Amino acid sequence: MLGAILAGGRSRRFGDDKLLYRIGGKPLILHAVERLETARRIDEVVLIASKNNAEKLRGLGYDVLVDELMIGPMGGLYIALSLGDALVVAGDMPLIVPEFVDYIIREFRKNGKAVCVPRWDNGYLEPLHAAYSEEFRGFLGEKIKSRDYALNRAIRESNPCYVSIEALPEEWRVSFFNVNTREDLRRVRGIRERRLER
Ligand SMILES: Nc1nc2c(ncn2[C@@H]2O[C@H](COP(=O)(O)OP(=O)(O)OP(=O)(O)O)[C@@H](O)[C@H]2O)c(=O)[nH]1
Ligand SMILES: [Mg+2]
Repeated sequence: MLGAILAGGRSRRFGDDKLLYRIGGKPLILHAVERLETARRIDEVVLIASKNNAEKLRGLGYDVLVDELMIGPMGGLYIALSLGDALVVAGDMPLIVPEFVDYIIREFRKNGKAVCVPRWDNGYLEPLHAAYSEEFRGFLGEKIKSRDYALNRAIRESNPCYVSIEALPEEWRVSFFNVNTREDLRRVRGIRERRLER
């Protein structure tokens, strides 16, 4: 399955393009790329950039598509699905757990739904850590036309398969951790250092 990494955000909370900030000598987004590639069911990775950062991201050596919509994650997803079914994650997720990714893809294949998305017991969804079918793209196209950019609502309306997060290994939850602020970046550096010390 294709792994698509959304990388066209504005990094407003961070200040400037967070995806190129280094953790352990490596740009934040490369942590997401390399972890996603480690999943057995992912056979290639593509980055969904904005016009602003496409050239820099191409310099990392991966395929890049440009999202010109700039309407948020729904637009990035819409572009990604032009390549076919995709497991979609955010570029600011440096702790992705490959086994979890494989689990979601397995559930997606098994259930044959348009979307397979992790859900917390309180109903909260993790749409940037989910599997989507090419067919879902048509539905997104209608949503975009009517300027309804709420991805969670679109997913709920699509009769998705839900992956219950609390029923899965607790160690997998770090997979959702995403860097939004400079404080988050310091936190990941800390987590990595503690792991390396062990
Ligand atoms: N292609 C694409 N990616 C997006 C878009 N909006 C957000 N993303 C990506 O989706 C991921 C999660 O988004 P956020 O955590 O909100 O990141 P952000 O939008 O850069 O940051 P904030 O401006 O602080 O919200 C990040 O990897 C973003 O790069 C978009 O319009 N297009
Ligand atoms: Mg984020």
